[in-house]
Amino acid sequence: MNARTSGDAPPSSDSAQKRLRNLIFDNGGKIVVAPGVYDGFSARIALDVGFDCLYMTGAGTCASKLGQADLGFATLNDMREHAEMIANLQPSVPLIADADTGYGGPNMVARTVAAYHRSGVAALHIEDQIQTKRCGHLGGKEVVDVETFCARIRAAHQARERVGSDIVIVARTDALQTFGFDESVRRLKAAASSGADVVFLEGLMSKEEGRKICEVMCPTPVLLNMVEHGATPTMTPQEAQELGFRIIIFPFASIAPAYFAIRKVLTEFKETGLTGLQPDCTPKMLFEAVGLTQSQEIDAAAGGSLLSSV
Ligand SMILES: C[C@](O)(C(=O)O)[C@H](CC(=O)O)C(=O)O
Repeated sequence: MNARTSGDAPPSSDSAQKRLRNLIFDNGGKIVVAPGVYDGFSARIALDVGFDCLYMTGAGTCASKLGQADLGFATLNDMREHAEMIANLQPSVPLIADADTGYGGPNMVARTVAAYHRSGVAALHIEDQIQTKRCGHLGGKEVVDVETFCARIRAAHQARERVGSDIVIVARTDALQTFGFDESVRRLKAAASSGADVVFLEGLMSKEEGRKICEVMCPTPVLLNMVEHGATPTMTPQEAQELGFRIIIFPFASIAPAYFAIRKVLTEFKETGLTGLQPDCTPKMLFEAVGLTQSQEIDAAAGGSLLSSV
């Protein structure tokens, strides 16, 4: 188990926000790599593997928490609760969390930012889709006008100032599909002027477009959404860094392999009556993955004895 998941002193949520700011703005141009996690289990595994930033996918949250597709089912409460649990498993590791449209008008966006801040989230992204949003890599998307988008971002920025937070505000536009590159740039520039720290062009379609968006938005950092087999060609973090990106998220890095692994075993189980799980897959091994040792240490330190042998 990675030492960082076994109980080192958790700094305040502010320090995760500051750490992320340092990683983005003051790390010699090295790209921040964040694997997508969709629940506590996948987050624990990503922490144990040693990532220094995580991404909470909204699509994965909809799928795992609600059993629904990424079509705007998740409310602020669904998302905030999920983000709080993930962000606090290892508070020193910053969590970038999806915040969809901000869940309403300026007051709701402000509430979202304050709630994410209090929950220990280090960064959130807010987009310009209509409330009944969908995954950015599906067809038929609709976006609000640029003024409404800017009001969302301004409300986010002002809320951050009001609560004294360092949370990183990422402005995402989904306008590329319908309105093209120039309109997307106009929106992201307006969002940056309205207080966004980072911008995100959803569904970009070529590496050239990637290079161009980083150039035209410079010095504002740009995030790359690396949805494999979606609209965007697959890139490694190194390639993305060379194009000028400062953050790369891989939303499906955990949920896609989980889908195939679970389906394979359940199919075998249905056919044979046996799961075929490997012998080292004991209950204890699984609980170790979600902090068994740490819980034993906490219990023992408090004078408990019930967990000394499990
Ligand atoms: C990044 C994203 O918002 C997410 O929820 O992870 C999704 C991913 C997806 O559904 O393909 C998005 O790109 O809209």
